[in-house]
Order: sequence, then C-alpha cells, then structure tokens
Amino acid sequence: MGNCQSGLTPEDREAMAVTKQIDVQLKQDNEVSKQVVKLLLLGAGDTGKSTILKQMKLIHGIGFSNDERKAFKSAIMINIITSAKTLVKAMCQLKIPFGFDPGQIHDPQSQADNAHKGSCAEGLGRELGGDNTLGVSAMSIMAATLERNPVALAARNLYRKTEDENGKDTKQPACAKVIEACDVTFCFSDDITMPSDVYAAILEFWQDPGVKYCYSRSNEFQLLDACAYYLDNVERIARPDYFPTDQDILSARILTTRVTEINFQVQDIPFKVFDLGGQRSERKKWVPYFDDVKAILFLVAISSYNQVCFEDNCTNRMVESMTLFGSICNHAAFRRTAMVVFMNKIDLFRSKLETCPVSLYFPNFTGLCTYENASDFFSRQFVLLNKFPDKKIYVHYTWATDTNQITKVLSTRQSGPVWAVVKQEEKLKK
Ligand SMILES: Nc1nc2c(ncn2[C@@H]2O[C@H](COP(=O)(O)OP(=O)(O)OP(=O)(O)O)[C@@H](O)[C@H]2O)c(=O)[nH]1
Ligand SMILES: [Mg+2]
Repeated sequence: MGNCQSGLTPEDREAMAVTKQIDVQLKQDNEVSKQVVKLLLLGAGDTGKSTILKQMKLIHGIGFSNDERKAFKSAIMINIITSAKTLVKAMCQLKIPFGFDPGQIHDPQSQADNAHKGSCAEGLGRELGGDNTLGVSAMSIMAATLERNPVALAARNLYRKTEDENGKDTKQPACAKVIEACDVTFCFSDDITMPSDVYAAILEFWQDPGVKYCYSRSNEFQLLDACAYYLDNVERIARPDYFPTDQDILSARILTTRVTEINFQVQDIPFKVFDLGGQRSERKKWVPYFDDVKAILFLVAISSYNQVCFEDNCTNRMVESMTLFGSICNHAAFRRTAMVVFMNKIDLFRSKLETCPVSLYFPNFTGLCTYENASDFFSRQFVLLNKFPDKKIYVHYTWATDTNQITKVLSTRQSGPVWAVVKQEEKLKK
C-alpha cells in the first residue's frame, strides 16, 4: 500500500485529497439529512392536506407569490361556477322547487303524507334510472332523507306540481338558466373577470330559499366545501380588481395531482414536508416517498361521516378514511414513524351534528349526539386500528382554514407533529 502511495503523481495525490474531502462532506450531509424531519401529509381526497400545507407556508413565512395568487384566482372562479352549476343540477335531482322555504311549511307531516310515500326508495331509483352521476349509496342517502324528513317530501311534492314531462322545473328562474349555460373558459383568460350577467345570476340564485335548502342537503350529492364561503363573497370576488386574500386561497379546492415539497424549521427542528394527492388514482404515487419518513400527518375529514366518496359515489368517506389509515398506520415501513391524526373540518362537523345524527350512518354510535361524544367516538375508531402496541397515535381536532387554530396546533412544542417527533425520538433512544 505504502509503495503504491509513494508511486503516486502529485495530480493523483490531489485527486485523492478531493475525493476524501467529498466523502467527508457526504458523511456530514448524511448526518444533517438524518436530522431533517421528513413528514408526509397523507389521507383520502378532500380531507384538507393541501390546506394544511398552505397554512405551513403562511405560518413559516413562505407565503404566496403574485404568480401563485393569480393561479388561485383562476381556481377560485372555477370553484364558484362549479358550485353554482352543481346546485342548479341538485335542485332538479333532489326535486326542490325554486322559492321553496322550509320555514313556510306549516304542517310538513301532512304535506308529506299527500306525497305518495311508497315511491320513495324504489321510485327514486326508477326516476334516477340512467343517471349515473349518482351512485347506489348516494341514492340510498337521498331515499333515507325522504323516509325520515317530511320537509324533503313536502319539497318533492311541491316540485311535482311544477314539473314538465321531462321532469324539469318549469318555474326555473332565468338566473339558473344563465348559470347552466355559463362557459368556464373565462377563468383561463389573462384578465379573469367574471362576466357581469353570470355574477348577477349567481347573486340572485344564492339568495333563493330553495337553493339554500338544497345546500343544507349537500351530503346527498358532491359539492365543494368552499361553496358557501365563495358564494357569500361573490360580490367582492367578481370585482375587476379582485386579487385573492389568504383566506380565499385557503378555501380553494384544487385536486392534488403533483407532489409538492416545502422546507421550514420549527424550534431548531428542520422539516421537509410532502403533500401527496389523496384520491384513489393518486395513491399509487405514494410508495416512492415511504423511505426515511419520521412523521406522518394523516388527515381525516371528520365532517364527512354522512358523505360518499367522490371517486365511486358509493363508499362512505369516513369508512374510506379508516381503511386507508389502517393500511398506512400498520405498514411495515412506518413501524417507528411518529403518527399524528388531524380530525379536520370540525367547523363543518359541529354544524352538521345539529341535523344529521351520527347513528344514522354509524349505528354502533349509541351516545348522545354531542360534539364531544361524536368526535371522541371517531377518534377511538382510528386509534383502535393501530396494531403496533408500542406506537402512540396523536390525535388533534382541527379547522384547517382557520390560521389561528392551526398556528397553535403546529407551532406549539407540546402539540402537533413536533411533539410527536420528539416523543418518538426519545422512545427510539431508550
Ligand atoms: N370549512 C372547512 N373547509 C376545509 C377545512 N379543511 C379544508 N377545507 C376545504 O376542503 C377543500 C379540500 O381541501 P384540500 O386541502 O384541497 O384537500 P386535499 O386533502 O389536499 O385533497 P386532495 O388533493 O384531493 O388529496 C378545500 O376547499 C379546503 O378549503 C376545514 O377545516 N374547514
Ligand atoms: Mg391536495
């Protein structure tokens, strides 16, 4: 060896010194990258993963560039038009007449009795026959609503009086027709301003009591959660000089199809966060990201207990989340990974509980349907899925579009992913 070394030219010696230096650097980089917390945002589609990533960008000073805000402007316009069009269609599918005001139905039971009740479940299937925009379970949710809700039956009875032979409301106002005919290409133009007739139509449409009632039954069809926020703010958003605020951006629904990565530091701990698409077709892209994961932030939309999946219009969204969590939590690659569950959309959950009892969808929930009981019930269902006895699941109740609440959960050392990672590291050292 020594002989070999002595036979080296000065260039060889220099090359060896450089190689050694690179090795040292690589080793150091490796040490640093071991300390970086790689965190994956996982969960089913529409549960709020990208919203949490947006909050992380806001909270850790990354924010949004002007180009990003412009891209969100386009997405927000599409969200508004899509929401309005969905509601126009749902008025027809659920058979709710325009102008219908549930508060004006004095004796809903007798109104309902006048409707031929027998037609509910099977009749509904017949009426919807051939319309595959509604799946079997979406239909059964509709049928169940009609069975137990005399107001829904009364609306349907009134609608029948305004129907033509094609089953369409003959009293459909002009604003609904403008929305139906609206072409979304303006959302992709350079100046992206909502046409004035569309704006006026949406404003009038959203004030209709029948439309508001239809919105209250949005678990029976696929509607964006941001619908009410955007339609309430349409006057501001339709102005020619409109530029999206942080809150507008947090409310935007853009289905994730490309992985996004951000880096930031919380109290000396460097984080590298990946946001992955949660819809079924996107989940095949997850596996390549499974190496060296220190923490998983698993998002569940707790408000989705009475909704079906967008992908098949059939599977209950909460059941879908549980199945997915079971496979992630018990995956061999995540044996030692800190696991944090965000039970998200608590704002929507709270208001839903007032009208939609959990036991209708989860008969094994038998307690009083309060926020505390119901949220505790769902958390337990998730924690019980964990098959690793030495692994703790950290559960938080979140409202991802509320920056104050998320700041508290994400930035406090004694909570959120930071806490879970610290505790997991302590356990591994033992
Ligand atoms: N009201 C309310 N809306 C929320 C909350 N969290 C998310 N949203 C909204 O729910 C919609 C879906 O959120 P995303 O963050 O895009 O969902 P995602 O999990 O990234 O969905 P995929 O990309 O399809 O996997 C958006 O319109 C959000 O603004 C919440 O806590 N409350
Ligand atoms: Mg997303």
